[in-house]
Amino acid sequence: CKEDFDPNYPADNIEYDGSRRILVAYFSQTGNTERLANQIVAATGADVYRIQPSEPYASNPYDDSGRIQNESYDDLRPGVANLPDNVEDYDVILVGSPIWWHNPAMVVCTFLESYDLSGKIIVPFFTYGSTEYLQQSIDKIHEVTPSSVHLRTYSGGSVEEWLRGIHIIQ
Ligand SMILES: Cc1cc2nc3c(=O)[nH]c(=O)nc-3n(C[C@H](O)[C@H](O)[C@H](O)COP(=O)(O)O)c2cc1C
Repeated sequence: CKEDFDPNYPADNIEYDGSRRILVAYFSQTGNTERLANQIVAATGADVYRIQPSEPYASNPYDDSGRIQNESYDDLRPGVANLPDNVEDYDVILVGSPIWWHNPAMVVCTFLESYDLSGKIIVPFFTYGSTEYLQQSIDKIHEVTPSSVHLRTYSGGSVEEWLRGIHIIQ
């Protein structure tokens, strides 16, 4: 409906289409992003894929803070251990990440840049300590998927209401 219209995301006005194939692709180190991803899977019935870095992070990622800061600040692309070969079969990819040193985990960018996602609907979602770098993190996902259609990110509250608002579910 019109009240949902956000001028920053005109594509929010895409029609609902029940035939779209949906993938939830996420990276999570300490479980927060995974919990949000699972809520999105429950609401959409999407397939789910967890991005695994080739070189795992410390189970307490604060012990890897130097590496993570370097990857973010130097815009590096850490390897993905488990790149699926069917990502381009999906019409919608909801892509989740923690905010790590002011950006998405860079391994998420590696994942996205491994495919031709032109024309795909890409919906970023994040978990974070503060919203200060949320817009920058959204912008980073848009930057690495320049030919995709981008819908509004999750910003708290009901996951189902958000997904209805961007017409991914009815
Ligand atoms: C090394 C490191 C850097 C972080 N940097 C940020 C940041 O820049 N901004 C922020 O809001 N939260 C930051 N956080 C907090 C995480 O985004 C937050 O804990 C997130 O929910 C973790 O997701 P996960 O449990 O899925 O791994 C950082 C956490 C770690 C470990």
